[in-house]
Amino acid sequence: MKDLDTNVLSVISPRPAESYKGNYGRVLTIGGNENFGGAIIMSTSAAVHAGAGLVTCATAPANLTALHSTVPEAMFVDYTDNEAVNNVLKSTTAIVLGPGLGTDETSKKIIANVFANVSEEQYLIIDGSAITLLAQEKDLQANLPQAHIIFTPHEMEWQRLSGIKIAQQTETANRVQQEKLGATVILKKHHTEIYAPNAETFRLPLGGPYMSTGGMGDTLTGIIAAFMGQFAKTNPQKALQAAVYTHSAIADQLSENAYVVLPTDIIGHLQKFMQEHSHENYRTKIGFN
Ligand SMILES: NC(=O)C1=CN([C@@H]2O[C@H](COP(=O)(O)OP(=O)(O)OC[C@H]3O[C@@H](n4cnc5c(N)ncnc54)[C@H](OP(=O)(O)O)[C@@H]3O)[C@@H](O)[C@H]2O)[C@@H](O)CC1
Ligand SMILES: Nc1ncnc2c1ncn2[C@@H]1O[C@H](COP(=O)(O)OP(=O)(O)O)[C@@H](O)[C@H]1O
Ligand SMILES: [Mg+2]
Repeated sequence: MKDLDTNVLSVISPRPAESYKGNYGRVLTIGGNENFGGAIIMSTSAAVHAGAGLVTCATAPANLTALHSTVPEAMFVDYTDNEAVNNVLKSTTAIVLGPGLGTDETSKKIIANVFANVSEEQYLIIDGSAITLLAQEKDLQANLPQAHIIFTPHEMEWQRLSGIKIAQQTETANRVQQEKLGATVILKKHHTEIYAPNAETFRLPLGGPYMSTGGMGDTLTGIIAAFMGQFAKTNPQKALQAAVYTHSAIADQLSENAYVVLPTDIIGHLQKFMQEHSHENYRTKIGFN
């Protein structure tokens, strides 16, 4: 297992002047039932603040006002309206499926619709309730779609999906189950681990208990989607690693002056962090550092 280092942030590059929102990724976030609206709003807001060009949130209509008052940059569709969801899905670069989605029949139908309509070149980030539901629904799990799938389980979600008890989640055991899934697995924990197909395992040497607040993983999903939408064209592995690294690097910085770092604090610092790194990367590129 190899530690990620700050070099992964080199994917955060200055933007070409001749460009528009369509060049920076279209993200669709799907989740947030009547009780867990905050989860999908944090994911959506993180995607917007991490630079995704166009973001749409498919959620329960009850969350519309909260969504728009938190992040008016995002568009809305009713997550039970398959036709509306599929219309957005068609032109989407990265999809987040699951934060706050819940595990009832409605959630199951939403997942089945996404699986039937996602395409091979799209990134599909599966998180939270969608992981728990997949673990229960073997038929859905056995029919994972052709897409770049990235699972983002915490240890209990990984136990449900992989069958490996938390105490037995070793690199070797995790790798076997990740290969069976044929997808990337980001196992979130203290020192998160990244299992990607045909790649060595990476470990995140950052982050700490000041991150242990509900919504922290939901926020990570939006950052991943935005990074895949912007930086994956040249190096998808590195874009993903950079998203995971950025999330905890901001938390570490903020923890110098805060007992707990909230998910929304991280969202609020994404723009500054990314600008600093894009400047630094530009200076390195022109030989100024
Ligand atoms: N503001 C919102 O709308 C929010 C909405 N959210 C949404 O809620 C949905 C459910 O997600 P969830 O993670 O809250 O619950 P679940 O999947 O049942 O897992 C908890 C169980 O696993 C256990 N456990 C063991 N190890 C663990 C570990 N390392 N990390 C975490 N848990 C661990 C744990 O053990 P215990 O705490 O009981 O000791 C407990 O038994 C999901 O869609 C999510 O997006 C949340 O993001 C919060 C903010
Ligand atoms: N003690 C810790 N050390 C490092 N990272 C942590 C710690 N506690 C939580 N985190 C991070 O916070 C996030 C929690 O994700 P998750 O449990 O899915 O949260 P939620 O579903 O509430 O949004 C993960 O990225 C995890 O790595
Ligand atoms: Mg979670």
